[in-house]
Amino acid sequence: DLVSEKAALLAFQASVGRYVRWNQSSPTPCSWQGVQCSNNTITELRLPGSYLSGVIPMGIFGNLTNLRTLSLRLNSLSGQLPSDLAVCTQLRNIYLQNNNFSGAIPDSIFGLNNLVRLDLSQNNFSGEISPKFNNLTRLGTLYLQYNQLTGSIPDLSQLQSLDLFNVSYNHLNGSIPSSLRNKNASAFIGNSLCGGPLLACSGEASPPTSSSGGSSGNNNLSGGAIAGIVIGSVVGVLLILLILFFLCRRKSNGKTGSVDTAPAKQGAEVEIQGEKRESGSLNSAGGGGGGGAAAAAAAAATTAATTTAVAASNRGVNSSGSKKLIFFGNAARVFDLEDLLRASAEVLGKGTFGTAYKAVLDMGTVMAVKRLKDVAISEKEFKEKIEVVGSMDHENLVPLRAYYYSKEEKLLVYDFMLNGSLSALLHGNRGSGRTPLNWETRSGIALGAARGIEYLHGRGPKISHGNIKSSNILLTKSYEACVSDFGLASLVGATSTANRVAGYRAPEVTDAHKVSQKADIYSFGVLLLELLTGKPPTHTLTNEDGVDLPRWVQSVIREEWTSEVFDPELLRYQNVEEEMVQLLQLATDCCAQYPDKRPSMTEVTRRIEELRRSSVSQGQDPQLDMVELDDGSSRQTN
Ligand SMILES: Nc1ncnc2c1ncn2[C@@H]1O[C@H](COP(=O)(O)OP(=O)(O)OP(=O)(O)O)[C@@H](O)[C@H]1O
Repeated sequence: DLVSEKAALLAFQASVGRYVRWNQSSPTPCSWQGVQCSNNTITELRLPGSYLSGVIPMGIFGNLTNLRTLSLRLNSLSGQLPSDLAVCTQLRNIYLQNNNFSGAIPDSIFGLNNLVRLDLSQNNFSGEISPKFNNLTRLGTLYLQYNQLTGSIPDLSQLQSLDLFNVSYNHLNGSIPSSLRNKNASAFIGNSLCGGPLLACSGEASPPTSSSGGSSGNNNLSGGAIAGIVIGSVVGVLLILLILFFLCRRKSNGKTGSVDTAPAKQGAEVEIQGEKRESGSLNSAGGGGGGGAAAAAAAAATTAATTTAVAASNRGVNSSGSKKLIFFGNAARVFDLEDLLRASAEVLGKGTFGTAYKAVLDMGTVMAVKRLKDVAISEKEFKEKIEVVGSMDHENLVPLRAYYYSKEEKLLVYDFMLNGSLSALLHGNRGSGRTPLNWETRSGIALGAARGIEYLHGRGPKISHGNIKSSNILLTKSYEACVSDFGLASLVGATSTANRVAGYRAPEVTDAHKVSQKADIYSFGVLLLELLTGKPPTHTLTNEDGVDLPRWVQSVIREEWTSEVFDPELLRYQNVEEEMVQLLQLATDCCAQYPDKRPSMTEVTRRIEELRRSSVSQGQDPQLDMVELDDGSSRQTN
């Protein structure tokens, strides 16, 4: 009944939903955000991207027995899925993608025989894919990609309605069962699988030749026949080899090389050798010297929004004589340089360190690729430094997945952040119908960015970012802030770093090449002011003399016009003014003229956490409401 359902939701809020605004005193939970009722019972719980974190305890789902849709995607939920999910037998849709759930996919799922859509992708589920999935006979969507699943894929022939299926980027092996062989290769890549849309398994004839040609009768051949076949085959192979040998000799006297894709090496490294590509999409063939990729990329840069290929110099053969895209971390998440070169690309912008592109790979994966300019250090030094950058792993840092190094071309491959930069979010399209950024979102971004920088600073007393600004704070699908461009300052020459935007630079930084943690904190203070005022620090503001943002804020505060400082968009939320003033105080502390007076990043994070906690406990600032569509995607309303 509704009373026990309400109690279950409150227990859920207490354990994993610190930022969920449910008013305990309202008589019914049916009006709560994300909760839907039908016939006086809860049928839907949808809290996508709601900052849920931690482990869901037992006893919650056990009381939500009439749930038909459960969507907790895009959160930070962890631990095992509680087994009392088994009682929610009415469930049609489960969307738990983009969390940190771990452990085996629990057996409790396999009793939910009304399930139509199950999305567990982008978690840390491990163990094998159970053949018990066959119990879910109504299943139309099964998404398990980007987990840690092992073993082989069971035959899922009972799933007659299965339409959307994906198990890519796990640790699966073996042969793709016949019931799934009609799916696309993209459903299976990033594993060690074979058969079906992938390469044939060893020992298995490839599909066209395997057609049931042999007679089912007596297969025994006489010794003479066998000897004849063996001798015939050997002679045939020798003949083919001889022809190939002569062909090769003729070719090597000529000019073209053949396409030769070397097999993957050491798990994560993919090598590509040779000069030529089969795809016509790479328009880099012409032009002497410095590389088609550079030419193509430059063309892309000049034709701004046009789509072209991201191209690395195909003449840029590195010292080991081959081309490598070198991956960090999880070796399974591999695409190769060839895929990257074939990708369609769009220029995102030109920055201090080079040009950034959005690259859409054939398999649909989207990555951000940065072409570095002015790399002023040796290959050895570059590799050492980039390894350090690649080893940084925090939820508030934009992950660097791979890099490519050749003499002419240095590429960095990052996850693509769907919601772009904070700079674009704050300053783009104002007044023309964009959704205003509310307090909850802004303070959440401040906290995420602070945590990312705190992590960097915690890696060593000498490690700093060196280029904190709003275009380097990128936002995920759920508006989580991730810091980008960390570690790049040490790779490029002083001329590049000197071009940095002055608005964020601490007063003591006269040599833009010299970075420090205290200077980062100053820049972060400017970033907080930007969030609070809505004004870009490079802007000449309201004043004609081009005073910088910290000084402008100081002067307004001195005149006791504090509320004039805030972005008018924020003034709609009067009940959080106290917290806004606290954040303003923190921002001005960070912008202290003397480095020693500035707080540490750990203190900054603590103070933002505290002030957010108090605004959340008042439970007043309305969060962006997410309207979830049936396919599990969402759009925002305000
Ligand atoms: N991983 C990414 N995902 C999505 N967009 C990105 C990504 N990396 C960069 N961008 C976008 O590309 C644009 C250019 O980025 P880039 O980092 O090259 O320059 P910048 O941030 O403007 O300057 P700087 O190089 O000084 O940091 C940015 O405005 C950002 O919005």
